[in-house]
This record gives sequence, structure tokens and C-alpha cells, in this order.
Amino acid sequence: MNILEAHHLQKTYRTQGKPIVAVKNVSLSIAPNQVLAFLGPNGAGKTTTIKMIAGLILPDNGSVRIVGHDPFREPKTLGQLGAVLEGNRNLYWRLTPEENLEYFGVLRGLSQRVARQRTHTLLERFGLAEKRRKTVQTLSRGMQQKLAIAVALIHDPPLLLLDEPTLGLDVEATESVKRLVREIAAEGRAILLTTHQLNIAEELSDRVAIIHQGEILLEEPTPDLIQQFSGSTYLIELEQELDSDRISKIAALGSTITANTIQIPNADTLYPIMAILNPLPIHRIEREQANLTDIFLKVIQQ
Ligand SMILES: Nc1ncnc2c1ncn2[C@@H]1O[C@H](COP(=O)(O)OP(=O)(O)OP(=O)(O)O)[C@@H](O)[C@H]1O
Repeated sequence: MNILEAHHLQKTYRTQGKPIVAVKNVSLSIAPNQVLAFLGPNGAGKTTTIKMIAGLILPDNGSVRIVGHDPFREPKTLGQLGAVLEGNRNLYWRLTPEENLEYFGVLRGLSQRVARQRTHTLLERFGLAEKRRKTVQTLSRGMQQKLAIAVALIHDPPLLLLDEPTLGLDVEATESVKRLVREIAAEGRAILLTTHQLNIAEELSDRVAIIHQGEILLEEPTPDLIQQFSGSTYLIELEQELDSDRISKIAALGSTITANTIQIPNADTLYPIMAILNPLPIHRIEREQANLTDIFLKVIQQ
């Protein structure tokens, strides 16, 4: 069963009597162990969609089910989700990590004892144990972000909503948050991730959904999407430069040769070219791979 099922969500804002259609028709689903990267340009409707899923905005139309329950009819359903939205504003900056975790644990319905146990486990796991008694405002941005995620997990929810979890973090903190996201998903949770850092989306996601002007343009498994947009061009890099005989034979097959690199636009000629190269040592051979940034731009501009 999917942990999240959102169907045909719609939302129109009204400012000074003028309607602004933020979300026209959005359906999303996420299974256990899955990270869905929810991507779109500024103003595409991501935050509005996430807020509807998080029960913060009532949709005009459509439905949300979290582990089969409707958060708008059964408010207890919201206990099934954790969210880090709009940076790390889910923290009390003058309290310590320990106090934040225990406080939110009790607020989420845990007993004092269980809240304390979970706090201890999460502090250890997120590498925050040493800083547990420092106020949040004195922690690095990376640590604050990790704490924000820990707080969202205090009640062990199956669904986690993460809005820009690596924004403004340095390389090390980014790696650490990425590792945590993978681990959290591997525990059987569903994660909805928004980010404008498409390389991170590509690394972390199992599926990608692209929203533009309030509508989902595509939703597919990330490897399928990359495969689909990847060309059939191969690149061979040799250990040494080619002799003139081989150059003319390979050029006759339609490939381009520069120094020790051969670009093969027609995949059918790959093996004939390999036969010509034999037995020269090959440094590397690769198929041209699309990346999520190229794909995103193509899809948005279509
Ligand atoms: N409270 C609001 N009142 C009126 N219009 C709003 C409100 N919130 C968002 N909008 C408008 O709805 C549209 C979708 O906004 P939304 O914040 O959902 O997009 P987004 O994809 O999250 O963008 P970003 O990547 O910039 O955060 C935009 O045109 C935005 O200006």
C-alpha cells in the first residue's frame, strides 16, 4: 500500500478578489522506502501542494490519504507525517536540541519516558549528542538542519515531507543530510522531497515528479527518466593517440576523432569501431548520459 496518495488536488488563492490558480490538478503517490523528488520552477505550486498534504491548507478539490486515512476528516492522521518546511523554523532557537526533541515528542503525544528515549536515539544517530545541551542558535546550519529533520521524526512517522533540506549547507553537511535521507527512506518511510538542487534530487530520488503551472508534467522512476532522455552517443577514450590508418577507417564510419577520444553518434558502429581499435588499450568507454538538470529544462520548456 502506498503511504501517500494525493489525487486531483486543486487550489486557487484569492488576493484582492483576483483568483490565482496555484494548483490545477496534482496527483502524487509514494510507496514505503521511496523518495519522490517533487520538482518545479519558482511558483509552480510545490509549496501549496505540500501544505495541502500536510493539512495546513484545505484543497478546493481532490483528496489526500496518508496510510489510507484522510487528514482533513481524521486529524489524528497528521500524526503519521513529519515535515520540515520553510527551512528549519520548526525549532525553538533558545532551547537545546535535547529540549526541542523532548518538547515536540510530548506535543506529538509521546509519554515523557518514550520522548526521552527517542530523543537519545535520534541525537546519537544524527551526530548531535555532543551538542545536546547547547542552544540551537549556537549550532552550525548543518546541525540545525539535521535537528529539524530529527524533530520531524520524533514520533516515528511513516511519511516525511522535506522542503529544500540541503539549501545553504556546505559540502560536508550536504553529504551528511543526503546520507540521513537515504537511511530514513530505507527504514520503510516515504519521503517527499522538494529541491532546486537537481543533482541532489537525481542522487536521492527513486521517482521524479515535475510540476509546472500547477500541473504535473511527468512522474516516473528516476533511472527510467534518465535512460529515456539519454542519447545513443558513445565516447571512447584511448590510452594513446590513433595512427592515421585507424583514423581514416573510423572516420569513414561517421565518428569524430579528437586526439585520443572518439565520439560515436551511431550505436550500430560501436562494435565495428572496437574491432578496428583492437588491441589498443582503452582508457574508458561510456554512453552519453542525460542528467536531471537537462531533463528538467527540456520538460519545462516544451
Ligand atoms: N498565500 C498565497 N496567496 C496568494 N497567492 C499565493 C499564496 N501562496 C502562493 N501563491 C501563489 O501561488 C502560486 C504557487 O506558489 P507556490 O508557493 O505553491 O509555488 P512553489 O512551487 O512552491 O514556488 P517556490 O519554488 O518559489 O517556492 C504562485 O503564483 C504564488 O505566487
